[in-house]
Amino acid sequence: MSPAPEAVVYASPDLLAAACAARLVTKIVDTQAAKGSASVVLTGGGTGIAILEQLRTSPARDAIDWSRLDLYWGDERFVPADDPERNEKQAREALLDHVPVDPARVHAMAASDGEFGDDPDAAAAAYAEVLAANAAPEDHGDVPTFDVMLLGLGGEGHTASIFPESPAAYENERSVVAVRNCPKPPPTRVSLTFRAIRSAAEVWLVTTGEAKADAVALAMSGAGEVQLPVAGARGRRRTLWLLDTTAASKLGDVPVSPRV
Ligand SMILES: O=C(O)[C@H](O)[C@@H](O)[C@H](O)[C@H](O)COP(=O)(O)O
Repeated sequence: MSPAPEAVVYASPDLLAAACAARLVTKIVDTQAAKGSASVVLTGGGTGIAILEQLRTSPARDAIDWSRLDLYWGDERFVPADDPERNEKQAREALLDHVPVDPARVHAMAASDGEFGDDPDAAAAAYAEVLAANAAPEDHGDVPTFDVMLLGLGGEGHTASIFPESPAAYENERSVVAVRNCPKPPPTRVSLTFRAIRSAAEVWLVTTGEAKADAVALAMSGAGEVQLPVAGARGRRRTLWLLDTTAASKLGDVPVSPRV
């Protein structure tokens, strides 16, 4: 059983993004020092991209050996590669095109105009094969033990592209699935499943805004993962909620950083 979730609350969305970028630098540098490389799963959404933008402008970014970093996505909108809605495109504009990553270690999910055409099931199956190909014997399975997985959440409790009561919320076998008719546009996506999410050593749930406060409070109070998928996003060693004061406003007495 993974340890109980922790929460750190920041005084504003901008401070959360900057502090999370700093936290990510330290985590990656320490992991690379310990085992030679690191792996991070990126998330779409405004908070996830804001963190990447802060990382781009941080002088500390040069402490990372970008050539020894594997990057994955927790989900992707199944649209053409140059569609502004693509999580990969947004991540490249925010950070990846500005740092010397190894292209072979940037593992993007297929676009709808890519090698699998408009078949999201084929795209999902192919990404599952990418995960399996990058899993090491010590991972004990077909998904790497990601060092850090960033995940956002929606006001109704979705995370990645696992939405409440959706087929993906009931998926126990596959590591990656196609998702259709999403309440959050675009409607067709590719997403890691709970099994893949829970292979991460650390899951960092990053969110801001009053609209997320109920989902945060419900998830922290033991809601079920089918009704509230973000409740199922747990790391093997750590589950860390990184929130601004509004998203944490229904959590009761949680210290705010800095103490305001
Ligand atoms: O591709 C996506 O849409 C995301 O992966 C999704 O899970 C997102 O992280 C949340 O919807 C939060 O998005 P915001 O941070 O913009 O509220």
